[in-house]
Amino acid sequence: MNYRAIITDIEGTTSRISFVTDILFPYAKAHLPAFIQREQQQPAVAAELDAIRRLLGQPAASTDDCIAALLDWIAADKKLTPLKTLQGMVWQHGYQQGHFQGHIYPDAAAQLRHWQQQGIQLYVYSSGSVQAQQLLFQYSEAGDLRSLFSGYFDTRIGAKQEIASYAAILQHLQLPPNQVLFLSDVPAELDAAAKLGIATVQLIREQQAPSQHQRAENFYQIEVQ
Ligand SMILES: CSCCC(=O)C(=O)COP(=O)(O)O
Ligand SMILES: [Mg+2]
Repeated sequence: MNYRAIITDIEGTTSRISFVTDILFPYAKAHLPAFIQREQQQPAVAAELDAIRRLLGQPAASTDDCIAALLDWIAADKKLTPLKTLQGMVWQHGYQQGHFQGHIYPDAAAQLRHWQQQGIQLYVYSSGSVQAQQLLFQYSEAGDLRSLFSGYFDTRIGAKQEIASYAAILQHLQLPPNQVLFLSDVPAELDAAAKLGIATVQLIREQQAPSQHQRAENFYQIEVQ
């Protein structure tokens, strides 16, 4: 149980689900349409609009069609890379203007600091884009926590319920699976990691349904040594 690396999920694990569902998602819903209309010629935004057209199977979809698809996907909490990428761009403004701060449970902030001091490498794996992850930790209620992390993974490496995503992360980490611990509140994500031999702990912060994975109500209950 001497882990060399810990990978953590965000929503429901380091951070309250309602911060994402009640603050971030409504902010994106309110601001994405105008952001896309304004910035659609910007190469980074244009590339995501093309990715949306590919996902829709509609190469000629208008900007309005793409916006309508994005709003549907927000409502359905789809973890699609173009949506997540564009949400991250919009949230940047919200954080920078002080409209909100990233929620992090105090136990998560304290233990992540402690584990880093113990020499454990810390990584984030979230469906939110890497930009969104970095913003949440930069503008967190506990201050700028970005220096805690050695790396960030998002849906570009694969979906969180796919075994192949964890294989690709292990490849990046260059570590055997039994030296890596993955923290998440979602059993299907933990199942995928565990199939490769990665150690798992399920966070039961709120109403999450328990699974066969080892469980913790907060980060203080997680044993790493
Ligand atoms: C990175 S903050 C935004 C969270 C988000 O968009 C999301 O979909 C949460 O997914 P997670 O994999 O962290 O549960
Ligand atoms: Mg989660």
